Amino acid sequence: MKHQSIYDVSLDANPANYEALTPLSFAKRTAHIYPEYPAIVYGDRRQTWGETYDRMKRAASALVKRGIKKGETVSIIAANIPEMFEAHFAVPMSGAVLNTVNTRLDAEAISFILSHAEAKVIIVDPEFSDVVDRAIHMAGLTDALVVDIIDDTFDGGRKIGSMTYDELIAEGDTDFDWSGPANEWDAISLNYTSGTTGNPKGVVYHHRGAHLNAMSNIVTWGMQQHSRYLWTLPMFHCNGWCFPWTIAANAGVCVCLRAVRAEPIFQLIRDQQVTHFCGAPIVLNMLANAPDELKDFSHQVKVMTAGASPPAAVIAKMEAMGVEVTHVYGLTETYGPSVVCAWKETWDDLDGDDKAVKKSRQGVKNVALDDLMVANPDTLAPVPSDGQTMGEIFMRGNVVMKGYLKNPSATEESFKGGWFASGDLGVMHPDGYIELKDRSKDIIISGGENISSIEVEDVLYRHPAVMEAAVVAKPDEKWGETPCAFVDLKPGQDVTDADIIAFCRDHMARFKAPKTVIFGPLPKTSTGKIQKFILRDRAREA
Ligand SMILES: Nc1ncnc2c1ncn2[C@@H]1O[C@H](COP(=O)(O)OP(=O)(O)OP(=O)(O)O)[C@@H](O)[C@H]1O
Repeated sequence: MKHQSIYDVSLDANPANYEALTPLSFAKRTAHIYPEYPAIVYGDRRQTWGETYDRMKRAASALVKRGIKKGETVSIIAANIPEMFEAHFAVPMSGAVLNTVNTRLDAEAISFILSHAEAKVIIVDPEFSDVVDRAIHMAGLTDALVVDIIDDTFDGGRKIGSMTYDELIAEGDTDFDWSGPANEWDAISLNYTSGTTGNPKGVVYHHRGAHLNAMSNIVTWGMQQHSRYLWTLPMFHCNGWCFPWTIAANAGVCVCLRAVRAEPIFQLIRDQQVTHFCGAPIVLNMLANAPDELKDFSHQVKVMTAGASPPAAVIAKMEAMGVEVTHVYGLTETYGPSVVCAWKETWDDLDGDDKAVKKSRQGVKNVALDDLMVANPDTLAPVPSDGQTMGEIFMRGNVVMKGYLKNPSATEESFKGGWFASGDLGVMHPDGYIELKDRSKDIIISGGENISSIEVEDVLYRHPAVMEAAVVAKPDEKWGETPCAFVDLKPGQDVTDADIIAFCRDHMARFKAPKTVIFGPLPKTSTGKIQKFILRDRAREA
């Protein structure tokens, strides 16, 4: 007979002690307690939490009235404007799944996403009206309800839908009694990967994971209540790393921003007393290299960075500017960052560069992730914690996606022996911190030795004339492969390939130094990542 614990008897979950986790409840709570507090700042527009929650409920109710059913997809293509934030609540409050579409894609890619996601409603920011109109026609989605956002601050665009977002809200009911998911495993959102390494895949998040990662962001960053968060990280990317829901839980302020440029960023940091923002290392690099007169603020600002390895030199420059960097790591498949370089006070006394080197390690699991390991991908045996032996990075826990939409083979392939396989290669340090060395496709094998492209890039970023750099493998008869560096110089700089190679040789093992250097701008993906597959082709031809 099955053993029954004394705790099993009559202690079942009931409505008094169990509620499916969802991040939607954060907006309800914050609006109830702080209705008069600011929720949104955008140009001259100001919205309190009371007004914002009212708009969310009305939009949700209007979607239901329009016949949207639980589990159907509502897509939105928008910059980081207030409606994009509201949609993160309004759409799942209606029971639908929110699909945020990358705004930098072309009509063909958007058409693929809208039809793969079977979008029933498409909400469009005027900046993207032309490309979305073409995509809708390509996809033949003539039955979808297309809703135009009106943004008076944006010059251009046109109406392509049958109603505006505000008209939709006007149809809705302010007393709409929305209910959370019956099951916390229900889908809340659908995010397509950017296809850096292949075709975009539709990553499905559940309410439970979104709730947990949103809360984890607060812990990871030690965010004080009512933080003032600047929207530099696209909300279309992994739902802005779950930050719309984090800001609601934090009763914070969304400082919205359409275009990510240094000037408005520094201006908003100063004028809106921004306390937190997120961005890929490429955004940090842009800010670090901006003219000094823009960097006119004196209060404490924190930035969270992920998406690619932040070169230690970029971290050091940001911190010298008075912006504290938190380095995190993750994938679309893990709700954005789920690993953090948790900081230790004992490292405070290191000098700036050594501190930055510590901070450029990816780190340890965040509070929402159950487990993290670096292991042999064939046997799943963890590698020794020696900071040397390379393995693949695996994660598991509640902040790993449900799977890829309508793609069972890719889903199965990514889940190995109870773990999610990241496709990233790294090492485990003796103190339990992981350090990413490369994507498995990017590692360079020269004369039988592994060379981490990230390590070489890190040295290149320390060269004072270098603005951006990327390193890929170049086929070589003698060595198999050699590192080939692509370098974009700062304006007005004049250095030769021999200078760059000599600099690298002085700062790292000689065999790791690039043998070839090619100057010029670097090709980037729609999420600002350097397209190494294009560089590999160029290296082969060079
Ligand atoms: N802190 C970090 N340091 C180094 N690399 C990082 C960091 N954070 C993220 N990455 C890289 O970004 C990848 C996740 O990116 P994302 O989920 O946005 O997909 P993608 O690369 O843009 O697209 P696709 O999965 O389609 O190739 C990780 O696997 C890792 O290679």
